[in-house]
Amino acid sequence: MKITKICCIGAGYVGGPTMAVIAKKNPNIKVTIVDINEERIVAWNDEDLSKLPIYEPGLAEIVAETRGKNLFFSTEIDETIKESEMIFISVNTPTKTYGKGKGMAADLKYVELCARNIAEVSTTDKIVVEKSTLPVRTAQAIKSILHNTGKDVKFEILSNPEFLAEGTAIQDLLNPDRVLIGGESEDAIESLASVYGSWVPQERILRTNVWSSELSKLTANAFLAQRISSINAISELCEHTEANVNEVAKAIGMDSRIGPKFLNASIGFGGSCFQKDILNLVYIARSYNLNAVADYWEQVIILNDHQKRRFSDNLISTLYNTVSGKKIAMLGWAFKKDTNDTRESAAIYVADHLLNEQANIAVYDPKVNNKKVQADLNYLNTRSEEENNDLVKSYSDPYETSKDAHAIAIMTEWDEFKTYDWEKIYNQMKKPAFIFDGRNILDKTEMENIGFEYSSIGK
Ligand SMILES: NC(=O)c1ccc[n+]([C@@H]2O[C@H](COP(=O)([O-])OP(=O)(O)OC[C@H]3O[C@@H](n4cnc5c(N)ncnc54)[C@H](O)[C@@H]3O)[C@@H](O)[C@H]2O)c1
Ligand SMILES: O=c1ccn([C@@H]2O[C@H](COP(=O)(O)OP(=O)(O)O[C@H]3O[C@H](CO)[C@@H](O)[C@H](O)[C@H]3O)[C@@H](O)[C@H]2O)c(=O)[nH]1
Repeated sequence: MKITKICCIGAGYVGGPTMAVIAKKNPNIKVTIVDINEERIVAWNDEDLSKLPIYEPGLAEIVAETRGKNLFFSTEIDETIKESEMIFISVNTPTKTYGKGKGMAADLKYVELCARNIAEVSTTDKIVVEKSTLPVRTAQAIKSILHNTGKDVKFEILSNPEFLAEGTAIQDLLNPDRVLIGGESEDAIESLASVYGSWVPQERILRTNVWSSELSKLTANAFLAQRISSINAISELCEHTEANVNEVAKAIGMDSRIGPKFLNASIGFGGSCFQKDILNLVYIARSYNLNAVADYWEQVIILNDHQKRRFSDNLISTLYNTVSGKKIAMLGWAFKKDTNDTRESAAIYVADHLLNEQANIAVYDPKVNNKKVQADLNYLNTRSEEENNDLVKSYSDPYETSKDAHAIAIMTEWDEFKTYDWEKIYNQMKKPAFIFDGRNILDKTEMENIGFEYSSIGK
């Protein structure tokens, strides 16, 4: 099928950047991103590009280049589905918070709604592409909904999981390690392959069956997260043995079978994907009674929770076993640098733990505002909104944030943190002035020479 019009349902962290790049590289295809969230669509259409709902380096430039030409953002979902030959489903698939599989399984209600919506309004044949991360065999459910419309419309379903990482989304999309397309119909697979073929070399476009494609996405995230939990486990051992986790990571990473990437010890991984996708994998394994498999992967999450907890425990015990009434300055709230996304950020859990000990928290993040910080804490339901509001303040200046603080906790590896005048920060803090570097981004000797009591991960 020749593709002239694409619809993407879901204008989020995946839909937005992915479709912007597809539009840039395929000027002859009209790409429309639709969403039920009107506020989000308004923000995507804002003249002022700093107001786009998602911050990603390089994204605003591509939106500026394509928006209004062949890239559109709209709330007209039915009309857009109707006119398009290819429809991407790129909606959220969070962990279920209710019913069977609560806390483990992926909640597929938004995906099902999309499938029903497509089934209801389509009057011509469509290729439906699963872009959201889905449990293996979801395509079966989508197929069943689409094929029972009683209409004379043919649907082909493809799985095309997205591997971009936030903060580097545009680079990842422009130069992907691979594009994965799972499907039954060769025609449909080649239609999608030709969209990517505008800029991705054919040998990097992998064709598989639908189930391998769906499962590969969960597996890739499980392997990536496992590396972080592995190095974080070693970081704790380093702290007891005078080994240095950076040196260990370098030494093992030079083994070409292990490789150097993704071995940064940290306060624990965050983000909307790793935890959700591993829990989902564990749930699927248990549903087939594969308990040894489920236990194996679950340990990645258990270790990650332990890493977040031991960071805040260490902070409290170092501050003479109490943070009650003390000002703790948190630098960074996003789950990693170069994004405004805070979903599952380790900072939220560390803050919550410190708040239970009655700390006063001051937050500075270059891309996250106070409204988001408060919403993240309120979502946990640990204490009242008023209490969170009283105990947690956000600042727009790092020096204000750290003024009179007893300790600084570095939660995100933003590059700008390395360039601060740390002597100035030291001078205005309470003494002894502590730094807990949860990202190992500062130089220990330099900090100690200034006078800080400096501790980091795995050293
Ligand atoms: N965030 C990432 O880095 C990333 C990377 C790869 C894959 N994924 C996967 O991609 C999917 C989307 O993730 P995201 O981070 O973009 O989520 P998101 O929450 O940022 O965006 C999803 C959007 O879908 C919209 N939506 C939900 N139901 C809808 C409906 N019925 N009709 C129209 N719009 C609807 C929501 O309003 C929201 O704006 C998830 O399955 C996720 O696991 C995410
Ligand atoms: O060595 C490392 C690497 C990462 N992290 C942390 O791990 C989390 C996830 O980071 P990253 O994977 O870079 O970002 P995500 O945007 O969550 O991307 C992951 O999740 C996406 C959603 O499924 C996938 O598409 C990507 O391939 C996969 O990398 C963040 O909190 C990082 O700070 C570490 O602690 N140490």
